[in-house]
Amino acid sequence: MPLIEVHEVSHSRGGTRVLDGVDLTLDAATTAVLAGRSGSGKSTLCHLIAGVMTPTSGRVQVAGRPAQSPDWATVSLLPQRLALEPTLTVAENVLLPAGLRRSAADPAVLDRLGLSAIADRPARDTSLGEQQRTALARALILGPAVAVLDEPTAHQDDEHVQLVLDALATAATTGTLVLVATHDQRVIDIAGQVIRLHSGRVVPT
Ligand SMILES: Nc1ncnc2c1ncn2[C@@H]1O[C@H](COP(=O)(O)OP(=O)(O)OP(=O)(O)O)[C@@H](O)[C@H]1O
Repeated sequence: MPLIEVHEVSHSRGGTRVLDGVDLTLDAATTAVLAGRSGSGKSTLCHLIAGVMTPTSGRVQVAGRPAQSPDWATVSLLPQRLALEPTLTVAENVLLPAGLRRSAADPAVLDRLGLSAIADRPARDTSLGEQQRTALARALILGPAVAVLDEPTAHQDDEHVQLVLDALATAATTGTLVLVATHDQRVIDIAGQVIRLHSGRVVPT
């Protein structure tokens, strides 16, 4: 059973077709990169796979179920705009998916992403890079089948890019399919698979 199955997906936003007949099947726990120019449709495809948007036409399935069934342990999302709860602490934000499911979670990811020292600080009182790593830790906390990460290195310096790359590699080796939308060559260099989008279409390789 494929972990991600995107079948003949087209999607329009504001009357403009931004994805056009996308087919994509990913079936291994690896790091897969979604690359392409700004505006090529990467974030839109991320949102469809994470189930927070429904395609205009076509079908998106994750782990054999419609992507729209919200289950953070099946598919999680690091959105570009992060969507943290600003008054909750860093640790509370990271552990939120576990709390909502009443399931146990291993907080080691806080340490792995350099967040331990600020774990008890409200998210609103942290830097943008720290907030992005908090949202990344939240996406990885349940060890989901699929983690969809939109530009996870966008606000990181070189040292923290390395922490992010290590966290992605750890997630992939522990059974998560990590799908990363990025322009960052350092992420592309560690990818097991690269999918290129151009004007809303997958470029044949
Ligand atoms: N709400 C919207 N209404 C109309 N058009 C939109 C809307 N949101 C996005 N678009 C358009 O959809 C296209 C794809 O956007 P998307 O954010 O998916 O691209 P992207 O590849 O992720 O870009 P970037 O690398 O800059 O984040 C762009 O042309 C964008 O202008």
